[in-house]
Amino acid sequence: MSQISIRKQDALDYHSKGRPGKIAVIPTKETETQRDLSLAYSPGVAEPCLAIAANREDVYKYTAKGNLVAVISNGTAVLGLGNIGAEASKPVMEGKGVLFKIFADIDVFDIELNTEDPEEIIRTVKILEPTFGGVNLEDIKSPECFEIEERLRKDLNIPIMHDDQHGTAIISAAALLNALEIVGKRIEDCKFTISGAGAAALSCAKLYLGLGAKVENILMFDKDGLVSKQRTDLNKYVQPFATDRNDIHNLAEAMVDADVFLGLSVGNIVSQQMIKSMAKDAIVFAMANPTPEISYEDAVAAREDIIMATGRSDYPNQVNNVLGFPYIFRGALDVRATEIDETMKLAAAKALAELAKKPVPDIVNLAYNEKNLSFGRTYIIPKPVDPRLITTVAPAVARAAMEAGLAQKPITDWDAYELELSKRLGLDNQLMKYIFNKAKRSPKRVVFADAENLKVLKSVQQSKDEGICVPILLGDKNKIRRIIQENNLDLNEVQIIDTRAPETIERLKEYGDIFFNKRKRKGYNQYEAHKQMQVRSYFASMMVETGDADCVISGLTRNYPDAIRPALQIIGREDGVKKVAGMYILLTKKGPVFFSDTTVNFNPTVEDIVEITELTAKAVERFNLKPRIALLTYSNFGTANGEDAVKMREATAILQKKHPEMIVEGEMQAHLAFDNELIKENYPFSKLAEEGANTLIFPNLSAANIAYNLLKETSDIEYIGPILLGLRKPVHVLQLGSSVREIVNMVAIAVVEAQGK
Ligand SMILES: NC(=O)C1=CN([C@@H]2O[C@H](COP(=O)(O)OP(=O)(O)OC[C@H]3O[C@@H](n4cnc5c(N)ncnc54)[C@H](OP(=O)(O)O)[C@@H]3O)[C@@H](O)[C@H]2O)C=CC1
Ligand SMILES: CC(=O)C(=O)O
Ligand SMILES: [Mg+2]
Repeated sequence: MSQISIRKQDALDYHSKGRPGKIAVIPTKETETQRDLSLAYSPGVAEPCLAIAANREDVYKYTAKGNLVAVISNGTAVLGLGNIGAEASKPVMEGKGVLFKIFADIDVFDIELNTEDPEEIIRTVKILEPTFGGVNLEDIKSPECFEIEERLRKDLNIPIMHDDQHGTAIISAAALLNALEIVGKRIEDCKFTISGAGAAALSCAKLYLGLGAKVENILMFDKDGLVSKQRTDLNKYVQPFATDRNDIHNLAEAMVDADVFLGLSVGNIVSQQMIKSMAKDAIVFAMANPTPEISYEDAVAAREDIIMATGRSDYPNQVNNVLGFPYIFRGALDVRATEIDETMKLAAAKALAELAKKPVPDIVNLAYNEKNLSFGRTYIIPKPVDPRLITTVAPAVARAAMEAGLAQKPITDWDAYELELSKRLGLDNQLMKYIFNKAKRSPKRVVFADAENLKVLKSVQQSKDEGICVPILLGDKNKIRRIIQENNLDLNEVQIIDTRAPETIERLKEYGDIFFNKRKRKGYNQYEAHKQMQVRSYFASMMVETGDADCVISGLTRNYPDAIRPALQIIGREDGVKKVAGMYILLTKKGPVFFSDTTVNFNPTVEDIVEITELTAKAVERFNLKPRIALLTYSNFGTANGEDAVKMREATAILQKKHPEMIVEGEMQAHLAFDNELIKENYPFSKLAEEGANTLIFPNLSAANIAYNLLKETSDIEYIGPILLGLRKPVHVLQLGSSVREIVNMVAIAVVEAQGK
């Protein structure tokens, strides 16, 4: 189980750093020239305006409407925090925008309305209809939310859904059906105790009735206690759930012998005793956010036969509407559905329930630090990071909309639709997800050679929070402790080693002896060898060499060749490797691109290029990717005969002969390497004709260094590196100016490498 502790200050900093908030608007068309601007705005913009005026449907053709959802709240029932106002709900609504985008590539404007008057909300949303392809109502309290949604559904011609009602009902129904299957109970026979009688609880209860639950088997509670026929304060939405039982006076009594507990109210209102009093194989969904009705730990400690779920991401069985809304809207928008009806919701629930029974992809196991997630008590519903959700749930919803006659733009080619959906997820951040997840699975001891630096210590904090490493800090203890304290870092438990302190003398002597043995005929006398060990980068490498640590992060430096000397002298190269090399990963929208050699060899020979390519290919494979390699220069397959052109041509020939299975091509220009259509047309024999390159080998250090620096400085592509290739054990030297995020990325890379050693 992965547990990430979130500190209050971290959450505040996350939202305030850089550009405040979590979202921005990005233009999707070119806007560079005077002509571009004349097209984007006046006079060119008049043309699509006139086209839409003549045919209103063309708004989908010429504007962003078809992929734009309004997330609308008035802040009256924000998570389980209650009525905290429109402004205070904005972080949640922006967050929802982020989830819509990353899970389903849907754009969102979040809209927070300063009113509690349903009529005002209804009128406002109605007049917003021209802007949006869909509307997600969020965190609007009951009972007002029911009428607002009902009226808008009737009046609007675009899909609308109050997610706290239906999203929650859909996800929890899927989880419930699976949980019941596991314990072998029929929904018709189950006794339900429900805490909460608001938007989420009522909608869930209604859907369960549709699935076969009996209303006489439901006991529901609101703030004032049991929802019973004796009460006169119940609104028309709650009344159908009022019980005529008069032997129940409180939640504790209602929990006795209940088969299912559903919590959609507030945190910490259920005791372990109550859980113990439930029927055999109790199903407990404590879904209040962020604090559940009973904590996961307390509930599972109360009894072994429980199936326990919460709305949180840090425990098994996250029953949260994030599993639904991105894909429900994706499917609805893609067929231009006029509404989201009951059949579409049921289709989503069924698709989710079925997906949980299928074998779980590795990336999901890795994300949760699990070896073998499989359908069962702690896995009743798919995980939100499951990349199959979009290709499973969205088509199911789209199909249901078509069958219900609600689709204005039916899908005809389902294979093409699935492909389009998986492309939407983007490839740029998948690699880092994979690397972090892999690192988390088996965290390694990372020694930070320059720990007296705030940026490094912040990276240590983040790496520790992510659970990717066990840090060891080298430096002056007092200085490090002071920085930790001044910056409120939670690193007091982390081991600090001061290479100059008396308590390190023994170890220095031991390391000095080893080093002297290695270098006594290579220019070091005994005194110098021992003295050298006080230098932290040497000490750090020796820790890894002796097995006292697994990898080194050192630097921040400009002089790379000097900085890797300790590693070369102490750890040395892998067997059979003559040259080490450095690689950068650029995380582009088309996927990761690997650059090599970017840091070590000034002017490699043909043999060096062959070796650099082999090392790079191995490194790319370690990230579970098939390297598709281009050897770059200014010439394409013999069009020029300068020194570099010939060098890269010869290296390609050697590599192709030596490794017939390797996808390696050259010599070629950089633009050609990415354009497989152009290759296919002009050089159909090439191994890159089917798919362009993802790994670029440069003819010399100047070219490589200039290329990645230009890209770094002129685009906002994230990069990772330099990753040192060819050493027996992982040592990485940071570049001057590396950010905290870049350092943390390097830590993850180092840990993954150490796992393979
Ligand atoms: N996991 C998930 O995906 C989701 C979780 N939720 C969670 O569900 C909860 C409710 O949300 P929502 O339905 O939108 O909000 P509402 O404001 O519509 O409903 C809240 C309900 O909880 C009741 N309640 C409050 N305090 C207590 C208490 N001490 N005992 C019993 N009932 C109580 C309220 O009673 P009264 O009617 O008397 O005021 C009301 O019926 C929140 O914690 C929210 O985070 C919501 C949606 C999705
Ligand atoms: C998840 C959600 O929508 C809520 O807690 O309100
Ligand atoms: Mg909500």
